Amino acid sequence: MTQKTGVFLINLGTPDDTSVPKVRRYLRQFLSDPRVIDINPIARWMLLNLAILPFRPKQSAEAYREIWTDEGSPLLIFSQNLTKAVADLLGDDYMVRLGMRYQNPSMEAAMAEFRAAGVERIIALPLYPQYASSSTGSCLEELYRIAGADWNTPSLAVVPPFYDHPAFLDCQAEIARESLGDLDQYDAILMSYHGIPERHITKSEVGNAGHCLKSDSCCDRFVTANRYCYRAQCFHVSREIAKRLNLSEDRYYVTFQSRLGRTPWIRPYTDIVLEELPAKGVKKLGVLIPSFTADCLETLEEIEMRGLESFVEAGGESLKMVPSLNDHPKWVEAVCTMVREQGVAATTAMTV
Ligand SMILES: C=CC1=C(C)c2cc3[nH]c(cc4nc(cc5[nH]c(cc1n2)c(C)c5CCC(=O)O)C(CCC(=O)O)=C4C)c(C)c3C=C
Ligand SMILES: [Fe+2]
Ligand SMILES: [Fe+2]
Repeated sequence: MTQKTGVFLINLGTPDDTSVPKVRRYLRQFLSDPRVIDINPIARWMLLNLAILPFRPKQSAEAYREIWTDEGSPLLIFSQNLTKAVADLLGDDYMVRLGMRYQNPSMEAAMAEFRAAGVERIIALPLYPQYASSSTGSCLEELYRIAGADWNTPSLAVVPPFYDHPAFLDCQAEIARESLGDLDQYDAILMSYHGIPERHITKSEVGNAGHCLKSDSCCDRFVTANRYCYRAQCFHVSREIAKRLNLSEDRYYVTFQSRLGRTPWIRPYTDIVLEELPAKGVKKLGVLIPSFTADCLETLEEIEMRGLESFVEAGGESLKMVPSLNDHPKWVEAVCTMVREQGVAATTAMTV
């Protein structure tokens, strides 16, 4: 009997519903992760229980209600649709499952299904283009923990962050072209990425070379020290998308959104730039968000609703947001390509 290969798509996760208790449960699990709030455990417990959880769940639940659909959270629905489409395209040799790092469907449940089906080789694909310890790192830590606890430990192959994979970059550019139409009708294009604290960038530096965030140009090209640098990977994606869209450097901006707390996060900040652009003559803006593979709270509410509002208040006229990759057929194909490549690499590694 031929064994199926497991394909494990992993995403961040979302609350089960928009009630304050469910949003609180989600935020508690998410923000208790030491890779997300990387301070000493006692300080994290105090921050979470005294400053964040008494207030934020109510505010976040209201935001979630703005984007929730009849079927549920957009992040979950798009991730489930992608999983189904990838399963259809890969065919019977593969068993494809979705697992969320926080809440449901949990990574544990998906791994239990692989176990029950006797799947002994799993290709995991964290659905984040760029590496951050708080996203990819956290998913992989959880994956290795679950797999390592099995009596019959499965073989794992991992698709690495795909910020430089042509299938991902071509797909981003094509969806942008489809959605924005003629780029000449925009005064500028903004590429906004989820931010992370600056400290996370310096902690990711390879070999303590004193490179990261030490100069304005530290993220402009790759050297050994910044191989894991989330910000450098975001700039790389932006340059590659711009190349594919024939956008010159003076026609696009790269910014970072969704910051939390008072410590410095990587700059420039999306909300500040959105308020500054109209004064620079940018009235019609196209926006891409290439750190998310599925639309979610941070694209639909933070950018398409609140971002538009503050841009217009500052004198802007229109903001057109490009949808995330979601379950676009080109993205489904790209995911299958990356999975197949990793499968071949893993098989070769096992036979040498
Ligand atoms: C690109 C991937 C992501 C990274 C890196 C990331 C880091 C990060 N996030 C927070 C805090 C919050 N993020 C929240 C929502 C959220 N974050 C991502 C992705 C990344 N986060 C997604 C896809 C979503 C949306 C989830 C959805 O249900 O739609 C939230 C929750 C919402 C809110 O209350 O604002 C928080 C909080 C930190 C602190 C962090 C890195 C340190
Ligand atoms: Fe986040
Ligand atoms: Fe960097």
